Amino acid sequence: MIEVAGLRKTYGDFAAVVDSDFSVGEGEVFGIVGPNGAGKTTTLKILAGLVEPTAGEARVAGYDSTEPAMRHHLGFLPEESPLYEEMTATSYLRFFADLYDVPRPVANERIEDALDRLELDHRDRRLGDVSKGMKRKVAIARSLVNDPDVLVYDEPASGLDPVTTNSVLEFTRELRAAGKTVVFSAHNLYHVESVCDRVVIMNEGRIVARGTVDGIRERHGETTYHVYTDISPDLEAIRNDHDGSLPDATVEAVGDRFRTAVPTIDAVETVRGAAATAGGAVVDIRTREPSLEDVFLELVGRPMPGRRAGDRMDESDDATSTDRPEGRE
Ligand SMILES: Nc1ncnc2c1ncn2[C@@H]1O[C@H](COP(=O)(O)OP(=O)(O)OP(=O)(O)O)[C@@H](O)[C@H]1O
Repeated sequence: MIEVAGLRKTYGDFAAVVDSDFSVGEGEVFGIVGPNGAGKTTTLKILAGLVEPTAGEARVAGYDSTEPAMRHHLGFLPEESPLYEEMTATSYLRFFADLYDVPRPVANERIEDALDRLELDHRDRRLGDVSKGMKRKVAIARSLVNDPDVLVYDEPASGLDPVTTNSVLEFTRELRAAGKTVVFSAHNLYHVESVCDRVVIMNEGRIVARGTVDGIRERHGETTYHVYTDISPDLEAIRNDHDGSLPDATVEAVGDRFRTAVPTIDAVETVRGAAATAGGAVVDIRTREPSLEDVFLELVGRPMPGRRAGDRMDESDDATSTDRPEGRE
């Protein structure tokens, strides 16, 4: 449904998108993730026919994205979507349906259906007086008035509260169930994780990783082993014993135990030996899969927006959901 090949967009000397290639199949939800300035909006605007590529091509529903006929198949949600504040949600959406020459009865049904599915209240309130979340939902409903095959959404859930975010993400799943193709951008991998079939991670105009979220995590992240002991293993002594060859390991006190994080099974055994030598023992071993935050940090070289390096969403002082007992993977 979407084919992007050799896509490039430059502004003077500056390249906003560099040699981008990807394709999105019918009924697929595809995420474009990356930090500020990565080139997400530029890519989406090219798909929507609002920006002309400097090189390469983007095909949407069989049309080159620069062909006006493509727009009949496309619904676009811009990052900022100012609405006509004096109109109500219903009158605003009817107005757009008229622009697309959608017959009134069809438009009314479509609009009601979209607003129901988006759980939009206050349909007859002036848009200037409704919440940010409602405005975003009206803008999403607007993208559907022409019943497009392809939806291109720029940061659909950005700045929304968790309940509204969930409702928007759930709606995206419904669009897929209805056979629509959806491409959306997000700063935040957590937004795409639960919804997207595949994602690309962009950084400085380039795609730096692609695939399913799990696939990306497997390819670009590394498993860490957490070895819990009843004494603190002396890492310096271990390193000296092994010619300094023990890979990076850190020890942290966790309650009355000590957690040594190491990257390999061999290193787990080294820690086990060190604990035994010191008269202690290993009491638990857990594997910790890389979080998406880890992968993002690794690929992009900085934490996801709003997070600080070293913050962990998924790790507390003790075993966590991603911290799995050995042998149960
Ligand atoms: N019209 C323009 N003229 C010059 N530079 C531009 C133009 N549009 C975008 N850029 C630059 O291209 C780069 C990519 O911008 P883009 O908006 O595509 O990034 P983004 O990934 O969507 O970022 P954000 O998450 O902040 O929206 C940025 O450095 C931006 O300043």
